Order: sequence, then structure tokens, then C-alpha cells
Amino acid sequence: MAVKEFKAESKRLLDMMIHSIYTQKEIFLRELISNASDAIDKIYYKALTDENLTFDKDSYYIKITPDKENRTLTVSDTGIGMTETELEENLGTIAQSGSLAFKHDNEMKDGYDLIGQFGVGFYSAFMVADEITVISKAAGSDQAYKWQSKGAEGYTIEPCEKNGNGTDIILKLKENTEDEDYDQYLEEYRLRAIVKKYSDFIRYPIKMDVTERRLKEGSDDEYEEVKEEQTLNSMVPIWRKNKSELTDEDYEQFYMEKHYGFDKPVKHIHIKVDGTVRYNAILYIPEKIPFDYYTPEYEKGLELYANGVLIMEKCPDLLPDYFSFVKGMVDSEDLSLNISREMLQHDRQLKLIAKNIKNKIKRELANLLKENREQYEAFFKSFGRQLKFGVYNEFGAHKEDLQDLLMFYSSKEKKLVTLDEYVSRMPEDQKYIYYATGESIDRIEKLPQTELVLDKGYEILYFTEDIDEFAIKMLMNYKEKEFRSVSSGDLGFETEDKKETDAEEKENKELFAFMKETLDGKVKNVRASHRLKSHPVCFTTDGEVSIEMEKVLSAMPNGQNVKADKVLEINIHHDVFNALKEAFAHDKDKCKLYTNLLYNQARLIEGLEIEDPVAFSNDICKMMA
Ligand SMILES: Nc1ncnc2c1ncn2[C@@H]1O[C@H](COP(=O)(O)OP(=O)(O)OP(=O)(O)O)[C@@H](O)[C@H]1O
Repeated sequence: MAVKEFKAESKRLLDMMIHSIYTQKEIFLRELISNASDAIDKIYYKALTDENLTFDKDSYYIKITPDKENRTLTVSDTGIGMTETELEENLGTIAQSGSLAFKHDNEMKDGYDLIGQFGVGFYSAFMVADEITVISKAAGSDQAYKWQSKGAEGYTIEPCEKNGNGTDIILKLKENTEDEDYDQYLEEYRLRAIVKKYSDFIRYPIKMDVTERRLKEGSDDEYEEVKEEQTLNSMVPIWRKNKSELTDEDYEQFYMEKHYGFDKPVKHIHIKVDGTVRYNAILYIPEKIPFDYYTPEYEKGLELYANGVLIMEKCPDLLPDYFSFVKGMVDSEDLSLNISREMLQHDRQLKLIAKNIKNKIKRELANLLKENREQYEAFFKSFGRQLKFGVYNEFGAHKEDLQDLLMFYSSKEKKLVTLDEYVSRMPEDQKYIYYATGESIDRIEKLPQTELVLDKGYEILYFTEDIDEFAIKMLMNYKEKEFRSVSSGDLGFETEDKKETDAEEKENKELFAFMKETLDGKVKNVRASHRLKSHPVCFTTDGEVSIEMEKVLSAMPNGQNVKADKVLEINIHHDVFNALKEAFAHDKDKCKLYTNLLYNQARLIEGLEIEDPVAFSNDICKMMA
């Protein structure tokens, strides 16, 4: 059976291409500049093998010329140019890429890869232009040709005059509409911004005549406008340079120029990988939190370049959420771009790069912690919270990666310590890693529950952030040592007066039962405390939910009504206990009053609200009167 060829409705195809591939019109300039750069690269490659050609770098450049009067924008290059046939083949056939063919025909040197590959970028200019004229003279040819098209209707080619080799692409810009301002592509500042954004690292100079206002010579108040040719792009991508050539200042300068942040980064990481996937990256660990960092508006991601051309301003897939503070860029020749270059086709390479980057950041942070504690702490104060979220999120999937980067305030050292430091100095008889939660270090220090653990000589980690306890619950243990709250029912050691406390509890069983009944479901239990030394009363909790967690959960929008199982602990060595016993024996109402007062005291100590402040204040008055 005869195989029939597919037919394409080329007008419709072109129309679809122009209107549906790109989300941003401004990228037309990126595409034309990339073509111009490819055209110069081709001369460079030809010169490597053709003795008649020399490549004198200074004569190769790209020039952008806006002409407001005629509403034209011209992108010229001094590259290889196109013959009549090439104009016909490359610009007359959609998806015909002369650059891709060139790549196949010539052995390309690594790192100097041509940009074009799909054979469609040129047509993006029809997004902003009604008519495109291409005047081109191929290297080694005496005759120039003019290709002209108004889009879907077709094109014409005729001989014309042109000085020197290369190509001029002249766009007759569309008239402005209500929704679109095409005049912007005639404004110098706008053109400069687009070049900087996408094409800053094109290897050849991109020039433009820029108007500057200057003092007239000999005058000190009269100004004049002067046109001066300027190079708009930086050309040499810092990431392609050798690390040994670069100073800290160079990296900091790049950070500033790229507007990654306004602070001075704590650290830069320069990665050059030439393995299964080839890429260069420069990453920064900022010192200060961007103002919107902990808001939903903050977008994580790294700039993604393919061959020095910007593809994506913030590629989120390159960074895990817990390293979302990292800034910087990645440049790779190996990305599978889709034809708009706005997305990646499939992400095997990207996944590999992301994994590499994640491991590198982790290692570098660990090094910083080891080598420059002060700087690490400054970083951790800003972004430690994000690392803790990382431990907690995705059901703890990343906890192994992050646990050694965590720090908490230590009761012993009076500064931030790592879990490893804590565990390595644990006395042999210490079973658990102890922590106490509260709003501030000050407040935790005054918590009655910490007394006993501190008395034992054990170190306590202070958890002052909402996320701390949630993260630790996800971590469960560190180096086989379980975490244990100082408020937990079982602290993992026997107290000296345990016998006495147990005996008292037995003896006063009815008193405790009475108190529990008085509190009417507000506490799960009332018991004699093993842990209180000087304070009369405190809360501890049975079960998984701590009081701090209850606070966090109830403060959430559409507040979750999760309650901690509170236990009211009474210090049997405190005078208050005698007063309670006395009241229980002779005046039950008084015993109720004392119970309510003690319960509310425990709430205050924990930073919980008094449920009924009026009743509380009446109770105090009753006691005084
Ligand atoms: N300024 C130029 N100088 C010389 N040749 C050019 C120029 N602009 C375009 N061409 C030729 O026209 C072809 C088609 O260009 P087009 O931009 O449509 O696609 P491409 O650059 O090959 O691929 P991509 O769609 O990936 O950008 C190019 O491959 C190149 O051969």
C-alpha cells in the first residue's frame, strides 16, 4: 500500500506558531539575537578548518537599531549570512534549522554549542512585527539578497545591495492596540533590559546607539543629547571562568548585578560538572531573609540558562523547598528544551542536576557549620525555620538530609548547639534528648518542669519556634536517642523521692480525685509531682500532643480543636499542698477554690489564656477576703 505524506496547511501552521508557542512577546529579541550569535559562531567554526577565512573577534558583533520615526527595529549581525538558497530553505520552511544542520555537519567543540535547533525562533518576530525584511550576504559571496514577508501570506526573495557579510533583520513593528504596546520595542531602556535579561551572556558584543544627556562642553547648565554606541551585554559568563580567576568580590558583584538579593551572601558555591550531565552553576546562600520569604508570594527557583541564554527566571524544580532560600543560576548545554524554550521537554537531566545541587548545598552548609560557626549561625537565624519545615514536610522524607544542619539553644551552653554536639556529651546514664518548649528562652528558663532535668545535670534544648516540636516529632530520634519533652509523664529516670511521692499520692488519693472532679474534664489527671522542686504546680501532658502543639494548632486559621491531655502536677513538698490537704479535710469549698486557682496558675505558667478571667479574679478576691 502506498504511504501517503502528511500535508500541512502552512499558513495555519505559521499562525499557530506565532500565536500559541510563546507566552511572552519580548522573547522575539532573544530569538533574533541568538540567531545572530549562531551566525557569528558559524564563521568561527568555519575559520577553524577553512584557510581562506580568519576569525578576528573584534569585527564580529550584533547591533540593535530602533528607529522611532519609521517604527522599525533592526537586529544586524556580521555573521555568516545566508545565500539565496539558504534564505529560501531556512526562512521559507518552518522547522528547518540551518543551525541544527550545521551542528551535524561540523564537529562542534564543547561549550561552544549553537543555540538554534528547532527552526522556529525566527518566526516569533511576527508576534511584534507586521512585516519582516531580511537582508543577508553570505560569507564568500558578492551578492546580497532580500527576503521579505508579511507573515502567513508568504515571502519574496530578490537580489539587493549590502555592505559586508552578515544579516540585517528589519522588523516593521505592529501598531499599538488597546492591550499591547509595541512602541516599547523602540525604547532604548526597554531594549537594554530585554537584552540584559535574556542575552547578557551572548559571547559577542550586542551594541546599540544609546542617547545620553550630557552637559554641553564649556557650559555648566546647558545639556545636550549625545548618541554613543554602547555594548549592552556582559558577554563572558562568570560561571564559565575558572574558579581560580575569580575573587569573592567577583561573586558578590554578580550577586548584586543579578539582583539576587540586597545583602552580602554568606557563601557562594561554584559548581562545574562534566559528567553524565554537563552544567555550571553559581549558587548563593543569602544572609538575610527576603521580606516576602515566609509568605505565599515568595517564589523559589534558580535562573536557568541553556548555552548562556536565559530560559527560565525561576526554575522551581532545581531546588527542594527546604533550600528555597538559595539564589543563583544553572547553565547547561544538555537540557531538552521545548520549542518555545520556556519549558523543558522532559526532565531527566534537570532531575539529575537538581539532585546534584541539593547534595552540594547540603555539604556546603555542613562545611560552613564546621568552619565558620558565626556565619552559619547568622544563616541559621534567617533560614533555620525553613530547614525545620523541611524535616517536618513530606512525612519526614528529608529528615536524614537535614538533621545535622539543625541547631537549638542549649540550657548548658547558653547558645545554639547541634544535635550531634548534644548527643556526644550526654552522660552515660542519660536516656533521652530533653527539650522544653516556650515562647522565648527567658520564659522556658522559668518553666517549673525544667527544674528536675536541670538538677540531674542534663542539658535541655529550648524550642522557641512553632515548628520545632513538630519537626522533632517527625525526627523521632537522633543517633538512636529519643527526644523527650521535660513536660512528659515519663522522664526516663527515677527521682530520689519517688517512693515518698508515690506514698503521698496513695495516701491522698481522694484529694486528687476530688481535684480532678472539680476541674470537670479540663485535666486528664491530678497527681503528685516527681519533678517539681520549688514551684507549687505545673502541667505535664500524657500522649502525643503537647501544650505548645495545642497552642500552634489552635492558632491556625480555621483552628483545629486539638487539645493536649493535661495533667495537673502538685508539689507535695510545697506549703500549698498542706493547705490543700487541710481544706480537703475541713472545707471542701475552699479546696475547690484552691484547685481552681492552682489550675489557672498552671495555665499562666504555660502561657495559656485563662479561660474565665472574671471567675479567676473573683477566686483571688475570695481567697483574700
Ligand atoms: N541572522 C542569521 N544569520 C544567518 N542565518 C540565520 C540568521 N537567522 C536565522 N538564520 C537561519 O535560519 C534558520 C532558522 O532560524 P530559526 O530562528 O527559525 O530557527 P533556529 O535558530 O535554527 O532554531 P530555534 O527555533 O531553536 O531558534 C537558522 O537555523 C539559521 O540557519
